Amino acid sequence: MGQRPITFLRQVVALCTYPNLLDSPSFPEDAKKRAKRILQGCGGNSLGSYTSSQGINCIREDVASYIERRDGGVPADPDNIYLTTGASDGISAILKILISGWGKSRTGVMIHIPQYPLYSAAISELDAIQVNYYLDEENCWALNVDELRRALNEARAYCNPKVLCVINPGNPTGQVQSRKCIEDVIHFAWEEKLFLLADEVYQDNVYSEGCQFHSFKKILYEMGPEYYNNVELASFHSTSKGYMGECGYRGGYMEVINLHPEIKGQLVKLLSVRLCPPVSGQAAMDIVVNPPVPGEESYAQFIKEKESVLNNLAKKAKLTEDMFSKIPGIHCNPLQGAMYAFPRIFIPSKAIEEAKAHKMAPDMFYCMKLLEETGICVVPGSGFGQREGTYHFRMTILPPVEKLKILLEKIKDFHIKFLEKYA
Ligand SMILES: Cc1ncc(COP(=O)(O)O)c(C=O)c1O
Repeated sequence: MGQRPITFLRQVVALCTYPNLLDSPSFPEDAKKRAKRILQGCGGNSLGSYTSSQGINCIREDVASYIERRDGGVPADPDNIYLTTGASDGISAILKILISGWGKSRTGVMIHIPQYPLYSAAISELDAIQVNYYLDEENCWALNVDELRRALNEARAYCNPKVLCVINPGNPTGQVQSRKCIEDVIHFAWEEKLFLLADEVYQDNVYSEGCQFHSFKKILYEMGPEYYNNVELASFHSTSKGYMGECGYRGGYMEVINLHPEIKGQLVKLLSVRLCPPVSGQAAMDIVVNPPVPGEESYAQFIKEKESVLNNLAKKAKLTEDMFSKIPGIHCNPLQGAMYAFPRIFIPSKAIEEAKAHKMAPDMFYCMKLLEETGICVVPGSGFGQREGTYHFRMTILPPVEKLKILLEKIKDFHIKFLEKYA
């Protein structure tokens, strides 16, 4: 997608990978200092050995300090931090630990619709029950506690709902939940004794003015001891998104709060089956949580690169939203965060009939036509789930601005012709 990697992150990983470079004058001293510390944390001064299953100690300490800074001083304990192979690995591991029972007592996992398919896939792989609750499209994909309660009450007839998952900022819908929404969700989880899974991999990707990322952990603490001593919470972060976009390193962490010590033991045992997360991914995670600070040699360049990526993403989010709002038969909520647009598309009944004749969901039919006629690949809303009778597609905003403009123009022309053809 043309995004340039963050120099400092690559420098530190390069130094860790090939420590002979520590003598090279081409690398800044602050990168060398980080690399030496990570290498010491590896024990054997090499990225090429296994680490403890929970991850390198000094990196878990850096993650805990990052969380404390992010959350305005709310304490974080390195012992509650687990480094993971991207966020995906942590999400699957926690779900594995939480799922049990048979028949009506089988664990139900609540996930919003539309959802990111990692959740439906993991739930299905673990033979758990997926309990859908719908985000409110008319209200910019907000979470609504009445809808959560409806879903929970209905699900109790056929399973044992124990887990509530929330992705914020959202994939595929790109919304940033308000503080009030998060408080309501935490209160609901506390009342109903649900284990909260907060997928916060897009925490740096907030673009709209008036929107702010609020971590579940911070709000949980601000709601008082009754909540923070009782609500079980796992939250996830990753090197894959944000301004770094380093999804190939497979770095991530999870922080788990209020997990019973015996279950914690089981979690470590489960994680030890995969030995340890990639050590280069752990090093990359360290740079995300421990970047250059004012006064350090690399600070100015780091901030310049970080802001350039984030400002560009904000520009592309606005461009995409503006363009979709001008196309007849397309409605797109504001792109407040994350990396996607999820516009609603009107599909004429003639096209729906033709899709049925081809045994395809109507939005799949639409996306296949778009692919065939323009070469543009977007994902049909049916892949994420959507309210019956509504159709969407998901498109990423990652391409460079000029390319994105061309893609959006092509989608516009295609859509208008599609409406005319099936009118
Ligand atoms: C909401 C969400 N959670 C988790 C992931 C997985 O990220 P990772 O690369 O850290 O495994 C993604 C990837 O797109 C995502 O969008």
